[in-house]
Amino acid sequence: MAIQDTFIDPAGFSPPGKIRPTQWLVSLRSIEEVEIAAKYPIDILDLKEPQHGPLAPASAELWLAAAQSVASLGERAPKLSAALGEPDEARTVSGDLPTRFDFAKAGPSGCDSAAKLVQMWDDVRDRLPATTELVAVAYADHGAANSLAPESVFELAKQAGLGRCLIDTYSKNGKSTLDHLCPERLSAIHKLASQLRLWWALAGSIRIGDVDWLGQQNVRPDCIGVRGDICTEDRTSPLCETRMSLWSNRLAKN
Ligand SMILES: O=C[C@H](O)COP(=O)(O)O
Repeated sequence: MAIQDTFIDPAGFSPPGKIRPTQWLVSLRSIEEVEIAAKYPIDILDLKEPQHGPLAPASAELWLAAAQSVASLGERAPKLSAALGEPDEARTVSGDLPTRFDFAKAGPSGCDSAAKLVQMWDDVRDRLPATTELVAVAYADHGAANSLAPESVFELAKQAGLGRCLIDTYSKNGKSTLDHLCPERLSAIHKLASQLRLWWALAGSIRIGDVDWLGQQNVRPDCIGVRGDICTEDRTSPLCETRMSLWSNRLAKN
């Protein structure tokens, strides 16, 4: 899958017409997993605790250990991201995030109006380290989360000065983002992100076989986020290195 439009890249905006590969985000829950993941060409290591919810935070101790581990990799260090939980928890824990983290994301559940969502983003941004970029999260099953539809989240993110959005699922019940959002809608969201010059990531029970299908549907996210599909069983089970190699080979072809 090649990105041929003009998008933001991690360092800023790509020049028009530049083709670049889809980035790969992997969610991790322990320092052992961070060390395994460091062997693969992962763009973003995302710390979260899958047992406690879709975007539950890892412990502050793990944040610190991951920051130290990634710093030791020098120039080949991937970016670091942290899930902060849903709004109340995100407001509480965001002040503890080490400055080494490039990105943080807060779940929007319960933010059923533009005012509530923007207020939550403002509160969290006020507490995060100045160098950590807040990523707007939209849930594909937003009705279950009592939050706004992805299109509204993307528009509001742009207005609020956020440059990145991630779509995930609130319910981790086997239904993927692709079950909740039809191809036409995902393609329209891709176009919207392009028009707004937003970097966007697609997550939510995405399987490796979905990568080809997405390209065929003209859905070309800047980044694909995975957890369940690189585990031995469900998303709370250990990492499966065979599956990580499959993903890494598949994304290398993009
Ligand atoms: O941010 C990405 C998520 O952790 C994806 O998790 P999942 O593939 O298990 O839905």
